[in-house]
Amino acid sequence: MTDVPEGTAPVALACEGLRYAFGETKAVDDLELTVRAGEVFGLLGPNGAGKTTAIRCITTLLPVPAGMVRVFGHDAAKERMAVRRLLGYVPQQLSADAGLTGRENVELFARVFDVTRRERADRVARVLEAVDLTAAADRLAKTYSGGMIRRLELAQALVSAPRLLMLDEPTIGLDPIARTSVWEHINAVRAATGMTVLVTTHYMDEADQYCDRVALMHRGRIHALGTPQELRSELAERRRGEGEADHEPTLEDVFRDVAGSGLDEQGGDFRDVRSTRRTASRVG
Ligand SMILES: Nc1ncnc2c1ncn2[C@@H]1O[C@H](COP(=O)(O)OP(=O)(O)OP(=O)(O)O)[C@@H](O)[C@H]1O
Repeated sequence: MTDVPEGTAPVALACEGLRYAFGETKAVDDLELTVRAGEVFGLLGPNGAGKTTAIRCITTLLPVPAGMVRVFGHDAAKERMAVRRLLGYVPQQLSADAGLTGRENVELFARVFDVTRRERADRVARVLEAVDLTAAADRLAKTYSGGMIRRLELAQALVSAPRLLMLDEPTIGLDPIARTSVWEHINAVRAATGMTVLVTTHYMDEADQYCDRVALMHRGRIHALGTPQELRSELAERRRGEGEADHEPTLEDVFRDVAGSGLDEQGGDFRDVRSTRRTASRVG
């Protein structure tokens, strides 16, 4: 968790009135979001809420058809290369090549991101060290466990020294020990570099434990925003007002309160399920 005082840190990411539609489907619908420099920010929401689409707009992989996205003041629609240089992105889908060693995978990203030849070997070695893969660096990635692959992908994203790291479900399909390990490495790098982290996850316990603030997204919009503690306290207070103070609400209760009882039926389609299963099976 960061100690950045509220309101004093510069803005790392601002989305104003961001919209993105796939035909009739409004995937992102008037999204308003501000992430402060140095914080770990969790974007939560049910399947199909629009999280990945928003991330793709922010990373410039999708255009910004309406509204505004700024990364450290740079406009994602007009200054795409400047924005890309500030970002590290670990997508849901596999981004490591099974037929290359861990080191070769990271070197490839270093070349793509124009890390100079002089700096490259040192930078690659440092990020491999930061994710605890030095001993395994010269083994083929196909011999790695699911948790090691995720850490390798983290190293790939870190090699360009991003100021904003975007992680789309970084711990999906991992066992609890591997999940904790991925988070510990994210936090250690964050503490050492001061980078900002935007993460999506379906694991409410992780969001509660590791995110400074979270936004609950539903049907393309933000419906609740605050520290996990604030969101839990607000729901507890409301429940007490309604005479339902049976237990202290968890972040999952807040999530259900926002997304409603139809959580499992609404949002998400074949594409969502396929992508989740594919990701889970390759890391499981
Ligand atoms: N390429 C696409 N073509 C058509 N519809 C899409 C496409 N990508 C996303 N959608 C739709 O846009 C909506 C938002 O999807 P998105 O993947 O952004 O949600 P998400 O919150 O990331 O979900 P998940 O948690 O399952 O990853 C969904 O209704 C989805 O079906």
